[in-house]
Amino acid sequence: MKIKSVRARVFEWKGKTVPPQGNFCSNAMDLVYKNPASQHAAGKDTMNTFRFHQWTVVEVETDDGIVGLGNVALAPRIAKAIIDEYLAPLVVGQDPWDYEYLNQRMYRATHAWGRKGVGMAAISAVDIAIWDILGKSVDKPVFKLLGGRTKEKIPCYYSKLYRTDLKEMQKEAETYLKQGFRAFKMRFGYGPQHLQQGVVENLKSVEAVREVIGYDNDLMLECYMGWNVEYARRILPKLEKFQPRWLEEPVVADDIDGYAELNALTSIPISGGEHEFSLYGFKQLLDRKAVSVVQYDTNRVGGITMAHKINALCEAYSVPVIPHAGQMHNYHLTMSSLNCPMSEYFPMFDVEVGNELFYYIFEGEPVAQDGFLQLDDDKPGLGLTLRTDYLQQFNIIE
Ligand SMILES: O=C(O)[C@H](O)[C@H](O)[C@@H](O)CO
Ligand SMILES: [Mg+2]
Repeated sequence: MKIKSVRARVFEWKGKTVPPQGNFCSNAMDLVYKNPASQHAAGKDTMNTFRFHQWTVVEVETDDGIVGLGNVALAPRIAKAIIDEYLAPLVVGQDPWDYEYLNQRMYRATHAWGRKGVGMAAISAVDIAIWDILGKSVDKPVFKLLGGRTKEKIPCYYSKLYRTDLKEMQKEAETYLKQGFRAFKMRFGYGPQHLQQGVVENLKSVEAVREVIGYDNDLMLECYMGWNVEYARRILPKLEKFQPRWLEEPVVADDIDGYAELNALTSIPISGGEHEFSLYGFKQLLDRKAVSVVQYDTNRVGGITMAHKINALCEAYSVPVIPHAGQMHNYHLTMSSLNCPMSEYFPMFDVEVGNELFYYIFEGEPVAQDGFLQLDDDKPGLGLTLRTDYLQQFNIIE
C-alpha cells in the first residue's frame, strides 16, 4: 500500500456564532493592553478573540482507495500551506505503515522552523490521517493498534462554564449535573489587570459552581494562560478550600519554571500541555515537575505517533494524561492507555469559541451518556466521516 495523495482543505465557518459573553475566559492576551489600532491581528482567530472558527481537514488517500481523515485547528490556513508545500511531498509514494519513519521525516524536514506550534500541528493532521488509514486497512479501530481497550467506557468531564453571569453559570452546571456528569471544568474571567476586585470575582465564581455541584464531584479551573506567577502565588492558597482537581495553564506555556514553582506551591495540581509540542517538550515538563496532569492535544503535539510516545513517557513518570478537547483523535489515545483516566468533553453547541466546530465537520463523535463516552470495537480507523448536512455553512478553501 502506498500514499497516493494528500488533500488539505480549510473549513471556514460562516454560519451563526454566539459571541463570547461576560468576562468569558482569562487568556494570554489579557496582560497586553487593548490597543484599538491593532485589534487581534485584524480580527483573525487569535488568543483572545475566542473565534477559532476555521478547521483544516486532511484527506490522505492510498493507491488502493483507502482515505484517512486528519484535522488541525491551530492556524488552519497556515497549517494547510505547510501541508501542501512541505509535508505532502514527504509522504506521497510512501507506505503508511512506515508511520514512525514518516513522522520523523516530517518532524526533521521542518525542524528549523516547525518544532513547536503550527509546524507540529500540521504534522499532526497528516499523522492522524495515516493512522485512520492503518485502522481502516486492517478493519480495526485505531485504539486497537495502540494498546486496545483499557476501559469499559471513558469517563469524561463537562468542559465549558465560561465566566458569564454567576446565576447563568450555576444554571449551566445544574443542567449538566442532571445529565450525569461528575466532573466539570470552569473558566476564570479575571486576572492581574483586574486587581483585588478580580481576585474576589474569581473566588466568587468557584464558590458559585461548588454550591451547585457540591464536593462529591470534580471541579477543574481553567486560566488559559491569563495570569502571571505573582498573581497565581497570591490566589492559589485562597483556592485550596474549593479542592479543585487541577488548575490549568496559569501562565504562558514557555514559563516552565513558573509552572514548576506553582505546581509545588499548594495542594492544587497544576495542569498544562495543550500548548506544548513533541516528546521533548513533555520530557521537559516532566523533568522539571512543571505539571501534575498532562493535556496535549493529538492534533497539535505531533499526531498519534507522537502522542502514543508521550503516553508511555508520562506513565513512567506516573503523571496522568487527560488530553485537551476530547475529539476522536484524542479519545483513541485515552482508551488505549491506563494512564489516561478521563477525557475532556465539549458537548455540541451553537458555534461560540470554536472547540465545538468539530461536531459540524465530522460525523461519528461519541455523545456522552451519564458522564461517559464509548468507542466502538467494530468501527475501523478513527470512526469518523465528513458530514454533509452543515457543508453549506462553511467556506471551503482548497
Ligand atoms: O482546556 C481547554 O478546553 C481549552 O483551553 C479551551 O479550548 C479554550 O477555549 C479555553 O477554554
Ligand atoms: Mg485549557
